[in-house]
Amino acid sequence: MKTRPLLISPSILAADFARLGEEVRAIDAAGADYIHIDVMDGHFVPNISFGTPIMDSIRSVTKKPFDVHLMIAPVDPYLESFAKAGADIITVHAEAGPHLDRTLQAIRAMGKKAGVSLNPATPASVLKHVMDRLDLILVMSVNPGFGGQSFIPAMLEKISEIRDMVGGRDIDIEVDGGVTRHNAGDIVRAGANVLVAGSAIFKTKDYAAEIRAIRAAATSVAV
Ligand SMILES: O=C(CO)[C@H](O)[C@H](O)COP(=O)(O)O
Ligand SMILES: [Fe+2]
Repeated sequence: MKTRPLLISPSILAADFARLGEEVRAIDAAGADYIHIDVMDGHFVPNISFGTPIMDSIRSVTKKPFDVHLMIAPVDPYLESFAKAGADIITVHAEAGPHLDRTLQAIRAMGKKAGVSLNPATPASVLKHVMDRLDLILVMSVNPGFGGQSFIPAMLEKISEIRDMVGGRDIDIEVDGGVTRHNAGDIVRAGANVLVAGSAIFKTKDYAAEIRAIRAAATSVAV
C-alpha cells in the first residue's frame, strides 16, 4: 500500500486567544501542515469554543489548509457558513445529523474535503457504507469537548481496524486528542497519517521544535 504523507495539524484550541493571529502565524512558520479548528456548541459537547467570525479573521494570516472539526449538532444548517469562512476540510461527527451520507455529499458539493469523526465509543462500522464519500476519518482519542486530556489507548486498535477498512482508498486517517511525541509512533504504526496536537504544541515555548519532535517520532516507525 502507498505510504501517505504524515501531516501535523496543530489545534488552535490550545492557543492564546488574546494573540490568536500571532499564534496562527507562529504555527504556520513552525511547520504545521494544517490548522486544526475545533468548533464546539455547548450542546453536542459540553463546552463552547468559537465559530465562523474567528475563522474569518484568521483566514488572512495563513495559506495553510483549515482542518475544521465541527463538534456541533445539528450540523447541516451551518456547513455553508463554515465553507465560506475558509474551511478546506470539514469534519462532522457521525451523530451530528440524521443523514450522514447527505451531509457528506453536501460538503463535497461545496468543493470541500469531507471528514467524519468518531467519538471513542462510536464503532468503526458506521463508516462502512459512506466510505466512498470520505476524504478523511477523524478518530477521537479523547471524549470531545476539551483539550489537554489523556490519549485513550484502546483507540489504537480502532485506528488499525479503520486502516483495514480504508484499504487502498484515498482517505486520510486523523487522530485527535492527547497526541504527543511519546505516542505519535504508536498512532502512526496503527495506521494514522494526520496527527492533531493542541496542548503538546502550544504549551511549549518552541513550537517548531515540538512539531519536529512529533514528526520525527511518527516517521521513525515502519508503516
Ligand atoms: O477536538 C478536540 C477536543 O474535542 C481537540 O482537537 C483535541 O482535544 C486537541 O487537544 P489536545 O491535543 O490538547 O488533546
Ligand atoms: Fe479537534
